Amino acid sequence: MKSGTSAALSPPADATPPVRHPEAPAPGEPLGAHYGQCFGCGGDQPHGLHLQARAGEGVSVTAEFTVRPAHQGAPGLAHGGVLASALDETLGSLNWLLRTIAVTGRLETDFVRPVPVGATLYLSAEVTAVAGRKIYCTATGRTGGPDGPVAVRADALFIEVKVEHFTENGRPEEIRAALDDPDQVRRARAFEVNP
Ligand SMILES: CCCCC/C=C\C/C=C\C/C=C\C/C=C\CCCC(=O)SCCNC(=O)CCNC(=O)[C@H](O)C(C)(C)COP(=O)(O)OP(=O)(O)OC[C@H]1O[C@@H](n2cnc3c(N)ncnc32)[C@H](O)[C@@H]1OP(=O)(O)O
Repeated sequence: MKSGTSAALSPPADATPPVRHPEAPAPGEPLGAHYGQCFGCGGDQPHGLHLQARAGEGVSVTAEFTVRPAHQGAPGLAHGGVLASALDETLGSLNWLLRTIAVTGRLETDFVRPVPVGATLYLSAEVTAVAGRKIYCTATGRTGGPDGPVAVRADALFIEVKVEHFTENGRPEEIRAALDDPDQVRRARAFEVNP
């Protein structure tokens, strides 16, 4: 069964096409990290994937992630959970283009081909539909180049949340540090609708 075939990932009849925010970064522009300590994209996170995403056309992004020895499951091969994280992070970066804060509610992943250590995964993702707080999106990861064979793919449902989702649920130490960091506050504002 292909990913995204479950009813939860089928947009309802009243879903609409996604709308690129007028102030979204231009196609080709790097999106940067949403949080320096993020496992997916953070530059200050030594154990992270250091995934770098760029805005695409419409509500789409591309990203690259190179598999390092720390990401192994089987000898010489990427761990599936790490690959799912790379897909999740790429899908999460679509929020920059909607300027909506949203978290993953559901992520369905197909592992199509093994991905060796040293390989670069060329990721691309797009939002397919929006229904209220629900954001439907899809992603692929290819090896060998942006047009190489698909190694992994995922479909996901992101749910829009308020900033309180983080401030009320995150560990107070990290929340305090984030609120005290002007750069972090600016990045969080970049997600707000009608700031
Ligand atoms: C200055 C300090 C600021 C700090 C913030 C800093 C930066 C902020 C910027 C960006 C950060 C944003 C995100 C992080 C980015 C990237 C990382 C990659 C993405 C992730 O890794 S993120 C982590 C993993 N993620 C979670 O940690 C979520 C845990 N979870 C929950 O927190 C709740 O579960 C929640 C909020 C998801 C929903 O809860 P809720 O109470 O708000 O809403 P509710 O349940 O009513 O759902 C509403 C409608 O969605 C449908 N729905 C919900 N869940 C569904 C599911 N699983 N399957 C199918 N449908 C589902 C319902 O069926 C209903 O549908 P309907 O409206 O039709 O009835």
